[in-house]
Amino acid sequence: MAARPLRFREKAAAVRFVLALAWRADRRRLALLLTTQVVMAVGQGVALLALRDVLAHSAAVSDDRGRLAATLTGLVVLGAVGVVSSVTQVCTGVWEQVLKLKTEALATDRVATAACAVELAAYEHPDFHDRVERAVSTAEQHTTTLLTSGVSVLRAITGIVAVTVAVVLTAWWLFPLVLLAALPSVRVAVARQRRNFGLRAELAENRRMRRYLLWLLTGRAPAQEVRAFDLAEPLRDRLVRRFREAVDKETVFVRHFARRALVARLFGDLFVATTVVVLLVMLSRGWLALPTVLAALAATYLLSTQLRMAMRMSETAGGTLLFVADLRDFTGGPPAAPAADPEEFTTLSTDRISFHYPGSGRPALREVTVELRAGEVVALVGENGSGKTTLAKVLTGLYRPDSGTVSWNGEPVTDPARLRTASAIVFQDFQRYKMTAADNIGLGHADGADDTAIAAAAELAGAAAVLENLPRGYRTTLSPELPGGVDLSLGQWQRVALARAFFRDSRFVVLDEPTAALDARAEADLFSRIRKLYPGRTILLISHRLLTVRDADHIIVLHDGEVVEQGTHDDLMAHGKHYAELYLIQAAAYSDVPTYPVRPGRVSG
Ligand SMILES: Nc1ncnc2c1ncn2[C@@H]1O[C@H](COP(=O)(O)OP(=O)(O)OP(=O)(O)O)[C@@H](O)[C@H]1O
Repeated sequence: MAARPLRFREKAAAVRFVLALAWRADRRRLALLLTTQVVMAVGQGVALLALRDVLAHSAAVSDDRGRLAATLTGLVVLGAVGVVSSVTQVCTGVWEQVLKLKTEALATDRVATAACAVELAAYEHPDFHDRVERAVSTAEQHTTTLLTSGVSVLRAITGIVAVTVAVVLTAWWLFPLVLLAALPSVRVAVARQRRNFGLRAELAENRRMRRYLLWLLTGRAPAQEVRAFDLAEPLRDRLVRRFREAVDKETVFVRHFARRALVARLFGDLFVATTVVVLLVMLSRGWLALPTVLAALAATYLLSTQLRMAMRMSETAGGTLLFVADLRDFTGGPPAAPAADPEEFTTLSTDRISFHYPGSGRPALREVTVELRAGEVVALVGENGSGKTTLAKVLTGLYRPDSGTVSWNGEPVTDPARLRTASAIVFQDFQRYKMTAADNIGLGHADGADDTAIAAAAELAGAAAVLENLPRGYRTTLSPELPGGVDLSLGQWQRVALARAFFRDSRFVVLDEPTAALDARAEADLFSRIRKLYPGRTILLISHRLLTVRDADHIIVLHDGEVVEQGTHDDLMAHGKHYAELYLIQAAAYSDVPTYPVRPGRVSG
């Protein structure tokens, strides 16, 4: 977010953005709302002139009956204006409320669309998280605040214009006086707005951390660890400290501007009081007639109230402009391309790709060159942190390499979305959606969920028996936090994640530690049937359990971000280096024969 105040052009663009959103959300109510603001404001000016004329007329009529009739007519006119204004206010209140809700829904949808169109790597930047958080809260609050305060500003401004016309027709010289009375408050409002921009940006990280700490203290997922490790106290301490920091800064800000606003207000009131005294003096000297003085007093009151309201509302609107401009920027990127149909491939390869995570000095992948052929089961092995998951994410289009190319059938891929469409991936830290079992399996499928296909995918993943026996079968919500919801064991969840990958008809399937939580029988079953389960598809299997990947067509060994070996199990065992060492360490654990070390010293490449 820009720390500087916005230029006029940027402010206008932000206002246009909100108006366009509201227009798209509900054009009929927006039009009604804007029109009534203008009509009501004009009505005020008309009522003022009517008041002056009624007073003048009743003063001019000599007999009592005539004076009474004129006064009554005036009162009826004013009463009618009052009734129409009350009814209109109630109606506009309803229109405004509905329009706000619809605009908020549309703005939030824009944020979600924009966030999902951003590449995964953006999530590694703290700035991006700040932007998303700001965009979400702007969509929820500031957009509608700008809309409602903008409507009030419009009403106040048209009111000022209407009353000014009435003033000019009554006592024109009052206008500059009232304007001067408002000037100090305008200056304070502008200064406050500017400082507010800076303060929000300063406190963005603080707010994000507070939300995170609060989630740790109240969320279901962290609840068990917070209790097991007695973390409540230290976490609460941190939360309190963060709050104190925010409250201190906000208090300094509020106090400083309250003082300045008070001085400005007293100055303005003094000016208005002086104007009133001048009017009374003019009346006593006979320079002005009583009706004119009364109308002028009413106009002074109305004008200064309208000016104050315009100022307050434009301060509120102004305070939101920077956020809205930021939101406009966030949602203004090119729309995500519609998902193309998955394409067939014969080879998926990388040529000397390197990748490093933002903020990390060490590359996670270095000059990696691999080739996967259609229909193969390829295993990716290596120690923790060797780059397996990162390589899988590059191959599935979730990350763009810093250098080197990923090729599809030998042709370099420029749009990673093409890779994403063709892939299904079961992550190590897969998602557990707080939705029904059917949704957890079929949600990602463009054609929508087909019950038979969902059941078939669950069957293949070994999840069918568990899911069928849930209270509402596949319609059971998988979250005990929701009514009627239940939880699954970690292994059962993993089967659901596998079913999700089965359901997605992709040519390329990545299974990242797919059996970490499965029991021995389920694991052995998955690996022995993997080719049957994914017929004709290419599978990249990441696993630390080397005994289970020995049947893979091709094994790629990563070490510290580099490919150090590749080949079949037999090739690599014969090579007797990195893979063989890791394999024999594990094999030894299941055997009485001490087979490790293969040879003295460390091997690589
Ligand atoms: N989001 C991230 N930001 C910064 N560095 C990261 C991030 N994710 C991974 N890394 C680093 O990149 C390197 C490769 O990580 P990666 O997750 O690809 O390893 P891995 O081989 O899959 O490990 P494991 O076997 O533990 O799953 C590691 O050094 C890791 O610390």
